[in-house]
Amino acid sequence: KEQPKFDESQLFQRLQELKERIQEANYQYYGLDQPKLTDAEYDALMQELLALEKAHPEWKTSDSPSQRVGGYIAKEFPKIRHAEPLLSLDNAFNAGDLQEFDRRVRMVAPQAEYVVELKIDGLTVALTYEDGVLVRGATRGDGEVGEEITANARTISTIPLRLRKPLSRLDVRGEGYMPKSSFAQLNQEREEAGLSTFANPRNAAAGSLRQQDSKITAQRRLSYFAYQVLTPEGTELASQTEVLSFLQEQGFIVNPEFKIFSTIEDVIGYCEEMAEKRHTFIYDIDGLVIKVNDMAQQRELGFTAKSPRWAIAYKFPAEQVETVVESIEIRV
Ligand SMILES: NC(=O)c1cc2c(=O)c3cc(F)ccc3oc2nc1N
Repeated sequence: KEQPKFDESQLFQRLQELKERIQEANYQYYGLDQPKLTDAEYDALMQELLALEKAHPEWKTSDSPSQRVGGYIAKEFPKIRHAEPLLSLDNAFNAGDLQEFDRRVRMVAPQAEYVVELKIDGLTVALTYEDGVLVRGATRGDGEVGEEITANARTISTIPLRLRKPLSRLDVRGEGYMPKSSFAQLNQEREEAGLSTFANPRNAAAGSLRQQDSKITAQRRLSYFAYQVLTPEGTELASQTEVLSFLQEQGFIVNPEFKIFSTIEDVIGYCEEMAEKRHTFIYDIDGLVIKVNDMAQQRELGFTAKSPRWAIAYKFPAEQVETVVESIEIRV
């Protein structure tokens, strides 16, 4: 008896459903650490997706979860000019610096409140989406021109390949980083293979993201916290906290430790509290980023040539690492 032939549109429909379910499973698993599917269920969906794309290559799209596994070997990285320059943050090293920052802010925005975010010690990655699909990833470079690392960015499971809404254009900034566990595992593997080890997770993340072979990037278990958008079409966001909610709605992971304060004294208290807690996080942080929350006030404050006047990085004090000085025997 002739097998009933699934008609193409049913198969095509199934393909769309698989892509959505796998993308959602990725978000649950990698982003929220609350997997709803067992590994076996996840693998079955992925196998079905791969089989469907193999049978119908014309249905394979760049936002398909099957495209994450890498396999693109970049010759060298093309240079790419950012839509808007990626500026750097001024640094504050103590309470006095923060009070000075606050004084300058309140000359322009007397009622300012602050959002304080952890300063993830990774590297900035700028992402561009068109019609809701990831089309480009780039490193910061010199702030104006960065390296195009789209294939590598695709391998990071917490970078959505497709937004929840098909916005015609969205530019996102965030920090690519290597969690401490991935870093320890990578260095152990490299040591066993007689390779040089990375000094810290930041260097390991930079090396992994600027890796020519995206298959290797895919094995490095990198992750991404989004923290900024360039004004996306149609959704004027009024504050940094709204930006963070918007990013979460679109499927990005936002670092959950951010807090709002109305006085710099409270900000200073939080900075001191976090300096004590910094080793409890599963990723390296080298300080906090303090931002004026209200977008209109940010625009009033504007920028210097290289930095925003509405944000500052508080850098944790260098830690006194007890160096064991080898006992030196002096023979006289
Ligand atoms: N490493 C970080 O976790 C982090 C970094 C930056 C920036 O570098 C940064 C640079 C700007 F010009 C403006 C805002 C920023 O916000 C930021 N927010 C963060 N959470």
